[in-house]
Amino acid sequence: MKLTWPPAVHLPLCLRECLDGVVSGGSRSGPCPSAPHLHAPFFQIVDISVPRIAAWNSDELPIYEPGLDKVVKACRGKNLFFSTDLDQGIRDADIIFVAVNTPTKKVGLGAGRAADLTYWELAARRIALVAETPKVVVEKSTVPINTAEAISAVLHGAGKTRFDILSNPEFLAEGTAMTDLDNPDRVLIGGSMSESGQAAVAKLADVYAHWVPRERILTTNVWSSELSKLVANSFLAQRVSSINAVSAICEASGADVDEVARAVGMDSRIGPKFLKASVGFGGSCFQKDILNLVYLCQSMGLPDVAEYFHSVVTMNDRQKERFVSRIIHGLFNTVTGKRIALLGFAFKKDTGDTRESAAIEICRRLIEERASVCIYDPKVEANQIWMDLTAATRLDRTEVEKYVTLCDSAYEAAAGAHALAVATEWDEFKGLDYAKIQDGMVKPSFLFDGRNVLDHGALRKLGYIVYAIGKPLDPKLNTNFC
Ligand SMILES: NC(=O)C1=CN([C@@H]2O[C@H](COP(=O)(O)OP(=O)(O)OC[C@H]3O[C@@H](n4cnc5c(N)ncnc54)[C@H](O)[C@@H]3O)[C@@H](O)[C@H]2O)C=CC1
Ligand SMILES: O=C(O)[C@H]1O[C@H](OP(=O)(O)OP(=O)(O)OC[C@H]2O[C@@H](n3ccc(=O)[nH]c3=O)[C@H](O)[C@@H]2O)[C@H](O)[C@@H](O)[C@@H]1O
Repeated sequence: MKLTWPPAVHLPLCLRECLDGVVSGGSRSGPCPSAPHLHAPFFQIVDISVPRIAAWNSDELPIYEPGLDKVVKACRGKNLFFSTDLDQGIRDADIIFVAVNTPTKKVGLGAGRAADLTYWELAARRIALVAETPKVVVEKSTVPINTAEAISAVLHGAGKTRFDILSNPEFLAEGTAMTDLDNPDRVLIGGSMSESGQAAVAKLADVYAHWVPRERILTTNVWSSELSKLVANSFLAQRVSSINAVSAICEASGADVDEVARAVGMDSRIGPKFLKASVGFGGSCFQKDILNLVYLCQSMGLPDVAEYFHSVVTMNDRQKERFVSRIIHGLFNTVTGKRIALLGFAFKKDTGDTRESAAIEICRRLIEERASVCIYDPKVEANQIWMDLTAATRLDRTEVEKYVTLCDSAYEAAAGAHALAVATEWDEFKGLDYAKIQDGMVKPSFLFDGRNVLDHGALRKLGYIVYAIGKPLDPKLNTNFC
């Protein structure tokens, strides 16, 4: 069997199959190109992006994800292939995973909220044009409810064969993608109740059953599956916004957010995960998917439900602004000309992804205040940072460079700084020599821990004035702001 079209980050789903060397239960196993005598499943990743495919075929993979490198190297050229030949990939496949990007619409109807399904429709039209034999087409991208129906209309309207459309949302998180895929809480498959729809559901379930226990493979109707993905991300983001809202109460009251999270999370009905207060959630999906849900609610005449979910994004925006305000007011109400070392730029640790990273907004605000920002991140590419900051500030690169310097280490970023600000919880920040760093800083030296990952007591003993999210305020910190 040949599976086509998962995007970069979903790749391990298929790879796991390759590693196990399992022949999946597909109706048409294909001969493996490198070993035609083997009727084993093989996986063709096809993408319109020539540079991305070139990177997948090189030693420098286009994304950083712990463990992914090893798996790609073990399987590439054996039963895993990367290509820009979309048509061949479509023709040969039994099951086609479509996992193209579905960003928030920038213009037109629903701009700023609705999902942009342009890439999905283009992919579907290509499949319809090229496919000559029946295909199972799997929605891997996160899409609004009813997308399967629309895609079915496109495929059957323009195509010359039968298509069964399934919803199979992806729940992995970046940074832990490999373990999430190895051991998912559940796999969700939504399909039509027709005979061929149910056969398609069974076919895909058989693929997963090679490594996922059957009781964790959940089948539903298509709409429930599509909606569940948006709801799951909204609930997760809601927990982060809830604990961040609590962090503001803690700072105003003297309570400690980590203590509160622990006490609350020990209630088995609430649970301990996703209760880490932070500078605000980022990533390509939380905000996009909530806004998508908000748009759906508005379109369905449910404005109060829309408003309820939208408050999760509003709270997240406020948390980022609150952090920046703490820096500005802490540094005696001005950061103009002051050097701030920003530790971390990725939206979370163990990824080089910066999409919607809180660091971008923090930098934008600091640039607005004419601070000098020195950024260090162990995995984010310099070009990515320049692209993010020029887009966020709407300044050209030369203007941004007046305020921003990119550094090769935390020590370089911190040299001569008035303040350190931790935006990403990279493990290496816990092991830095903060005494040495402080020696080279302007006094008093400030540290703003946007992730609560450092030992604040030890830092205070070294002489830092420390602000940490949702922790009792340092009496030496200027809090003179509304
Ligand atoms: N990144 C993640 O961790 C997760 C992403 N998702 C969902 O998966 C989808 C993809 O997300 P990412 O991989 O992050 O996006 P991405 O933007 O990194 O990758 C999408 C890929 O699709 C390719 N593409 C676009 N149009 C195409 C077409 N017509 N034919 C062939 N290839 C085409 C692009 O060149 C790009 O390489 C989104 O809907 C997202 O919400 C879901 C769960 C996790
Ligand atoms: O649809 C998606 O793209 C994915 O979105 C999230 O995964 P991801 O965005 O990769 O990473 P998360 O671990 O969820 O973190 C998201 C953001 O929330 C922040 N966060 C998370 C947890 C927490 O307790 N506190 C907190 O601030 C993280 O630092 C990060 O900025 C979901 O966790 C995945 O299940 C989902 O598949």
